[in-house]
Amino acid sequence: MTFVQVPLIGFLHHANIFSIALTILSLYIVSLVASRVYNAYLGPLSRFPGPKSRALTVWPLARSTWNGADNTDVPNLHKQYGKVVRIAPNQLSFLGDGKTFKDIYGFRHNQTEAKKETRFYARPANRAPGLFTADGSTHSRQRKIVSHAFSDKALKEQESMLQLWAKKLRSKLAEQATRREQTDMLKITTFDIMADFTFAEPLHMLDNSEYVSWVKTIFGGIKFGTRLRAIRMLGIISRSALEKIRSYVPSLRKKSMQHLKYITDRIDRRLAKTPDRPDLWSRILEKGGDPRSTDAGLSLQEHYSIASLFMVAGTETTATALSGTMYYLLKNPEYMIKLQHELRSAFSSIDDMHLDSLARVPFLEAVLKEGIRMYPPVPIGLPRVSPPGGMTVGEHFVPEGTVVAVHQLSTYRQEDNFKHAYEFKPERWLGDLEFKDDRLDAFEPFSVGPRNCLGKNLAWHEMRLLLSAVLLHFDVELCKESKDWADQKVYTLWEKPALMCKLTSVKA
Ligand code: HEM
Repeated sequence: MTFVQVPLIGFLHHANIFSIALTILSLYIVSLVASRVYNAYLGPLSRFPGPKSRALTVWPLARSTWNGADNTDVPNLHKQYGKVVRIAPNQLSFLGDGKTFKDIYGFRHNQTEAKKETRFYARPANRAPGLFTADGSTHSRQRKIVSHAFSDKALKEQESMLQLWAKKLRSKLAEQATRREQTDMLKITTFDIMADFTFAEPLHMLDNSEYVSWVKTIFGGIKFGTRLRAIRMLGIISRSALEKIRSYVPSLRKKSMQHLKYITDRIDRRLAKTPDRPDLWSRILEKGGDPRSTDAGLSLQEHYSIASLFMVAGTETTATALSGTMYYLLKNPEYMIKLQHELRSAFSSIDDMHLDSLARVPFLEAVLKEGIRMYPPVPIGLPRVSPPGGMTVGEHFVPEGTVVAVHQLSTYRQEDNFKHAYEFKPERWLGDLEFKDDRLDAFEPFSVGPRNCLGKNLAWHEMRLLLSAVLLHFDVELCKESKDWADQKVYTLWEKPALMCKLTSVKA
């Protein structure tokens, strides 16, 4: 009797637990599906257009992010659905015009600003927030101190240094031109310049004509970080759990430690010396005081985070703008000839190229703006979260907690904003009547408001000088392997291959 009863009771007991678990799971799934469906069809964002698949789940957005397809998928959605698209259950993408940029990113008088969507931004390796990831009063304090390094006066002090780098680039290119070698040197130069400005020591990438492994690691990390973000979007695993997993993978832990050490060693060396000429850090120290003292405006850890940020935000972006502009000039030789003619008539050597005189060459300015419009260094939308009480973006009310962004590439590839949006037409920036209806105020590649690009003016000086120095001294030819160079994927930034060119020296 007992022999038969025990397994039967055990079986019934297990069956009960099993069916209870199944019921709970089914209820959970039903309520999840119901809330998704409600949110997609009746929730506060249901009045915004977009594919229902995206309103129901975040999977399509995660897939597009994982595949590096943000530069094709989001512009296509805007083409189909218009100025605002619901790209995920809780996320809206806007096309920029002067107003939407300001509404999302600008200062909001007597109202709370839309905060950065923190899950989007990678935390610095040492965990101390540095401008990008700092919030509220920490960000204002840091920005007040660091912006001192980017004032007109501070940048003017760097003029001769920038010219030295332009000359170095020129002689390196001249060697390669003599040997008829292919080259991608523009990109490398921006890294050397930033390291020189930040640590008062270059990376010697131009000298050795190659990337140092540290730079390769940083940019390999951006694709990896973008894919981690795609995984996090799904909500299956938390950010801290993913970070924990990362810290257990020895090769990733090693890379992260190497990166931190690279920065900390250089900043420690920089703080221990007084360079013979002021660099960007001189101005930061002047305003923020010695980080080792108790009343310092910036702690030592914050110095490390900010230096690390400079080496990412201030290098690849400028290099991207220069490479893109060069590519579109090479694809549109009539504009290349015109720009070379203007530069060669206005300047006879790099010594003549001063920051203010270069800023007065309208065609140079137009070419660079058009290069950035066609190939914006930050092509995606930088996410913000609608504040308590919600916010108005353009003519739309956006409920609180919604993630909003202006998608840069979609904005610049819109016929409503820019006539012949897919064509390189610098004359649109020079008042040409054919482009009189262009929305030039929709062009904000450096963003706007309290978190806009701090290095904007430095970037402009660098871009004008380096492009002009190359075109003054060389004729440039696009190599066959780079003819479709702009067909690239986007992992937060463009995944750009080398832009291979051949050069011929034209001036002694
Ligand atoms: C063509 C070149 C560049 C472009 C298109 C560009 C674009 C941007 C954009 C769109 C942002 C806003 C990021 C956000 O809201 O999350 C930003 C922020 C920033 N950029 Fe740039 N940038 C460029 C060059 C530079 C350079 C040369 C530096 C020099 C170090 C720099 C330093 C920074 C810093 C420090 C921030 C953070 C500002 C803050 O949060 O207060 N950028 N940049």
